[in-house]
Amino acid sequence: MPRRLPLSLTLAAALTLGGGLAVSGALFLGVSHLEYDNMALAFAQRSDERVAAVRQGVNQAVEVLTVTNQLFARGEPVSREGFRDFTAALLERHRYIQAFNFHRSVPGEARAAVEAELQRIRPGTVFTELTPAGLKPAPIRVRYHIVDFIEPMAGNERAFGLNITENLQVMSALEIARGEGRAAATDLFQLAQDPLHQPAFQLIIPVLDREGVLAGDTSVVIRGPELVRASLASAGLLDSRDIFVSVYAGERTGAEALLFSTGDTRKQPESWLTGFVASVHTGHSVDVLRIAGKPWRIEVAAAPRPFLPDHMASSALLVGGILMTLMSTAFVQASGRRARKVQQLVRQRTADLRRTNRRLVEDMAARERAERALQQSEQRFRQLVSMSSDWYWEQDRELRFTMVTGGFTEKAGVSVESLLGKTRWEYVPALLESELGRAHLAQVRAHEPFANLEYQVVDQHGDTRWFCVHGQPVFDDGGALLGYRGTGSDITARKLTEQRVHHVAQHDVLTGLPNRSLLQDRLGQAIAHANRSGRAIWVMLIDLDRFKFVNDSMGHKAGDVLLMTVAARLSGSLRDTDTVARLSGDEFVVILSEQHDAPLSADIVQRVMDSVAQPVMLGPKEFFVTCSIGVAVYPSEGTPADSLIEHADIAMYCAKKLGRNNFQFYTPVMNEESMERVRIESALRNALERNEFVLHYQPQVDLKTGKIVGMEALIRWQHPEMGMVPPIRFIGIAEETGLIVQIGAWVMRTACAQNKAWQDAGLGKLRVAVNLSARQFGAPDLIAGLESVLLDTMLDPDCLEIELTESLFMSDVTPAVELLHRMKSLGVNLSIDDFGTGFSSLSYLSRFPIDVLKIDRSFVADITIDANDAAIVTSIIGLAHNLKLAVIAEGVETLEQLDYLRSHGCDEIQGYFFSKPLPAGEFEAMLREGRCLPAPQQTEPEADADHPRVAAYS
Ligand SMILES: Nc1nc2c(ncn2[C@@H]2O[C@@H]3COP(=O)(O)O[C@H]4[C@@H](O)[C@H](n5cnc6c(=O)[nH]c(N)nc65)O[C@@H]4COP(=O)(O)O[C@H]3[C@H]2O)c(=O)[nH]1
Repeated sequence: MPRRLPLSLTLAAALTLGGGLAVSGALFLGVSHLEYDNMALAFAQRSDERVAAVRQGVNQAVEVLTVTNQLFARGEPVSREGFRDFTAALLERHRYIQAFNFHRSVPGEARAAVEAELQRIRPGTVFTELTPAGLKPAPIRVRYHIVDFIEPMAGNERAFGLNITENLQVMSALEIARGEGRAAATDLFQLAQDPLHQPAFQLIIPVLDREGVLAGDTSVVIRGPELVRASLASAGLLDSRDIFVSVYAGERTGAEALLFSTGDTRKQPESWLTGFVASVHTGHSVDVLRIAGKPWRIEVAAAPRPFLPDHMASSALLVGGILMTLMSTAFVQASGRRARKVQQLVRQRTADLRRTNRRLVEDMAARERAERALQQSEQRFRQLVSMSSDWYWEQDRELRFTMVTGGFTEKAGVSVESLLGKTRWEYVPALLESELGRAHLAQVRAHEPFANLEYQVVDQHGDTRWFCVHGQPVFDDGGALLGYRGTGSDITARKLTEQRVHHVAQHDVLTGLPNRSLLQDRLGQAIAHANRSGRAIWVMLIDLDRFKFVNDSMGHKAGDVLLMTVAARLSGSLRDTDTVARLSGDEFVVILSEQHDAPLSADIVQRVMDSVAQPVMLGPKEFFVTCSIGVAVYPSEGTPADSLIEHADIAMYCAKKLGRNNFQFYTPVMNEESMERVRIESALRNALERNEFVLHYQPQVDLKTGKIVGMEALIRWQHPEMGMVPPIRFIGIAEETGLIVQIGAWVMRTACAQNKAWQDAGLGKLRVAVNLSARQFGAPDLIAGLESVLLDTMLDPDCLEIELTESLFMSDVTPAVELLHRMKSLGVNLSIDDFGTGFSSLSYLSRFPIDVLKIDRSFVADITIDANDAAIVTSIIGLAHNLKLAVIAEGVETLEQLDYLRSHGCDEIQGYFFSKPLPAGEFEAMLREGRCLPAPQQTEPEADADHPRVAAYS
């Protein structure tokens, strides 16, 4: 970590700054030094020039004096005019010369002569001397040294004749000049005649005569400042403003010695400021010249000038260096900062990395734990999946299988390879043909979960299987679908069970035909199809004739065989597209749909009837079964779709009424009959209370005596609106509704009471026969009711005959036998009604306590024209008698029938031939009338002595 300095300067930046400044400063100093050297050199040159110029000026003055001296030193007389001319040119050239002098050495004795001579030149001239009090005539001296020649005279008149022997400066200089043989200078003096009072000096060169005796001297009086000025000016050095020159007469400075100065040349003490910024004297030189033996101090000083012009290079270097330094410092600082930031960032990142690393380590550990847990979970899952009946699958985002595990091949019978890479509907194309499959497709396209999707597949053995699958969509963190995964199971077994259950629920267990529930579905479909196609459908309701008889007489198993046989025949006689259903009991329904190539016709119905009418082997016996068929057509007027079966039932009912083995198409009229049936049913419920029933009695006549021996009580219903309703119209309904039990009880009680009344009235000990319906026979209080009636009416039980049909006791023999014995124990007679119409085992006749067989009128009807019927009747009579039973034939309408029966040993007859059923009053009247059969025309057969009733007849 770099050290930090104040102001946030990095060490590198500080070093850069310090180093840069130091280098810049060093360079600056070095270059400055060079600059100073240059300046000093330049200054020295310029100083030397000025010193040389002064020296040159002085030398010229000396030279002028020397020339002038030589004028006198030749020893030849010098005229004053010649001197004037000679000096005039020089004065003109050297204007700093105040005067040219010739000092003549004059012995004291020659004073007067010389004065006289001088006075000629200038009157009044005497020898003078300069005293503190001014110019005075010279006192008497041994020798005088006077100004003899002086040019120019003008302005210098007072010096003319001046004695200078007392002027020590001049005399001293003269001595030096004489001693050194060259010009000598005096010290400075104040020039009296100069109005400016400039300092001046004299140059003196002695003039010796031929003998070498001092004859005098020549001198020039020089105005010092002007000499210097003229010297510098002639060298062109006077106008320089940047350099000052001061000339002192003497070695020392001071105002009294100052001859000339162009400016202050005194050296100032230097400071860094003056030195670097505004140097006052960047150059200063002092030269001491020997001017005619006298020292002159010449100081040259450069004028103060700004620092920069002379130090451009160093300054530029300094500024550049500083700038470079600053820039470098800034760069280094910036780099340092950046480096710091980078370092900070690196530290931060490093710390982050460490944290991340720690987290990673923790995550790794957690992940390892999670992975272990996951592996364990997966292991458990795999074990679970392998143990369960399910398999696990995954699909990609294209919904193609990427994985199927869990023993799929073993469980599903389908190889995994055949599934991978395919979508579900690619594998099972039929899926999209179903509503469920399309719904599933919509679900997965909407990325929704799905469950319990069931579909069929064909496994690798070609068997059909059922799968049930559940699926969940899988999304990534961004919510994009990654695919699906889920489970599946083989539900074939369940499906088969369901199908079986469904089949059972919709099919008749016995025949395998559709039951009422499925029939409704099929009918709905057929109606929908008819509505769409405009083609008709027929609904046939098929009811087996006399099935009840078969069932009752031959047992349920025979009945079942019959039903199965009929079912197979019905199915076999129709197309596969037609529906055959078992509605209930012996009722079947057929739905025929018209095809475009096969219009429906009555031939189909006839074909169905014919197929049913084939003989059936029931055990060892062959049985002929017929059926009655009602047909309802859709569409047809008056037949709404939901009434088809009902209308077919009505039509079947009509067919039944028409004599069975028949078919009828429904017509609205039939419906009216059906409606009437409904009316009857509702009215029947109140008939007893309203006392609307009456009994008619049909006499039963003994064929031997021709006398009435009994009567059958036959119920009549006197309805206030419908009028007299025959039993054929309501007994069946009363049986169906159970009302027959109450009605039968009323009949029993009324018939017994009536019989007792007639007996009490002396009309004979008649026997009254009362029909007992199957419902009554099965009623729990049957015996008690009979006892109660007999007790209440006090009728002799022997005078009561109970008519039973074969079907009552043929179905379940044991309880029937017991019940019959209990009835018989009451003392009543038991008769089997409609004997011969059923198909029961005759063996029961020996086991049952039966008294009478009643031959059904259907056999009697054709007894004289149909040999079969006649044979049956004869057989029944023979059978009865063999079993010691009496036999009575009903429905005897003609004398021929009567005769036949009588001739074949029938005991009694009942029928219109003798009398129709009569109201009680009419019957009583007939009794009272004593009406009998006409006498027999042939020999009667012998009576059976073993049977009392038969014996009695005989
Ligand atoms: N063609 C023709 N018919 C003849 C002749 N002689 C008698 N009959 C009719 O034959 C039926 C005899 O009664 P069933 O066979 O027991 O048949 C009866 C019986 O099964 C039932 N029935 C009548 N009354 C009762 C009743 O009180 N209780 C029960 N359970 N059934 C009854 O109604 C059926 C019909 O009774 P009915 O209409 O009264 O009809 C009676 C009677 O009028 C004849 O010479 N020719």
